[in-house]
Amino acid sequence: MDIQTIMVVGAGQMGAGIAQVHAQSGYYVYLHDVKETQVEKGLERVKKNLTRQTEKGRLTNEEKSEILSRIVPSTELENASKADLAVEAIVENMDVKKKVFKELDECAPPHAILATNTSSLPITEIAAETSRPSQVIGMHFMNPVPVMKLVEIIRGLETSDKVFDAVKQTAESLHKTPVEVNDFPGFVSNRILMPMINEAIYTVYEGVSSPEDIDQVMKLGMNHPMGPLTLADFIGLDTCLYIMETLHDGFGDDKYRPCPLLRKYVKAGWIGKKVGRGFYNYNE
Ligand SMILES: CC(=O)CC(=O)SCCNC(=O)CCNC(=O)[C@H](O)C(C)(C)COP(=O)(O)OP(=O)(O)OC[C@H]1O[C@@H](n2cnc3c(N)ncnc32)[C@H](O)[C@@H]1OP(=O)(O)O
Ligand SMILES: NC(=O)C1=CN([C@@H]2O[C@H](COP(=O)(O)OP(=O)(O)OC[C@H]3O[C@@H](n4cnc5c(N)ncnc54)[C@H](OP(=O)(O)O)[C@@H]3O)[C@@H](O)[C@H]2O)C=CC1
Repeated sequence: MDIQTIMVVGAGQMGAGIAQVHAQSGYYVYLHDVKETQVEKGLERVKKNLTRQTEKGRLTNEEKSEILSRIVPSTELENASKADLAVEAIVENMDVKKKVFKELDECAPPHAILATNTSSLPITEIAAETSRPSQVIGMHFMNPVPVMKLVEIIRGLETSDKVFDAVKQTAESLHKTPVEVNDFPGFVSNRILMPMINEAIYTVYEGVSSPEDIDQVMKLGMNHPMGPLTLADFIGLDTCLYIMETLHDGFGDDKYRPCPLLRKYVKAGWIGKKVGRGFYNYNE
């Protein structure tokens, strides 16, 4: 399958990164969000990342301009009519994702693949919203997308081999390493990572230690590049909570219950680095 043009739906931290790596590998990209301001913010994020690369001498200014010229801003989902592949990266909420997939199914050409960057939600359930479940697949990038090598690829019940191969090849063309995993809540990455983060939050909640010291333990003791609370802030505490809820509901096992402190922070709007406040204060 020949994939040349993609649409990234959702221009947040993941969407911007997904758009960047595709444009850097020669794809034409529509970067779509409901609000123009979000698209502009996403484009700014891409520009900032590329500028860092030009400053390090890894990219010429001409190459940077070429990459940016391949990203077209979009606030009309109808632009999906020009895409061979759509990668959805909006909020981690099943109802919102289902609505967008229904609309994408109506706008995208019959041959197009509809992929989701969901962290944890069932691909089969999202696929069932469309008239083309064999062309729906999970394409789970890691944050920060330009740096992290892994892409988890998750088939829904009906995903065809042809679609799987096309998405695998696309991931490889981005210099990423695809790993196929089955459609279970949280897949592999977040089934393992998120309970660890949730447990780190419990250790704050129960007064075992401070966020700074918990992060130090995991960085110096286990060689993690970021402590779990810094990582939670980086991912977004809203996303962490949605993932824990998906694990809890999906497995029906209380070992996945989200920590009350996580709920409290999300209710307070302390959703991490993206708003300047989470376990750490980024405005100080
Ligand atoms: C929730 C989910 O569904 C799944 C997930 O994504 S879970 C999250 C997975 N991600 C992680 O676990 C990240 C853990 N953290 C790390 O690996 C590292 O801290 C890090 C790569 C983010 C930063 O590394 P560092 O050594 O502390 O910082 P730094 O030296 O500034 O950066 C290293 C490189 O990353 C780049 N980088 C850092 N942050 C970046 C960002 N947000 N966007 C783009 N590039 C970034 C830097 O430019 C630098 O690039 P070069 O090596 O090419 O010069
Ligand atoms: N954060 C992470 O580390 C990772 C996240 N993911 C997954 O990627 C997805 C996005 O996460 P992330 O980028 O962090 O989230 P962000 O909150 O940074 O970005 C989501 C973007 O989608 C927009 N959006 C919301 N609803 C719609 C819609 N109906 N149509 C178009 N755009 C919409 C949001 O706009 P607005 O703000 O106005 O609502 C926002 O710009 C989630 O499914 C998440 O689980 C996967 C891997 C890692």
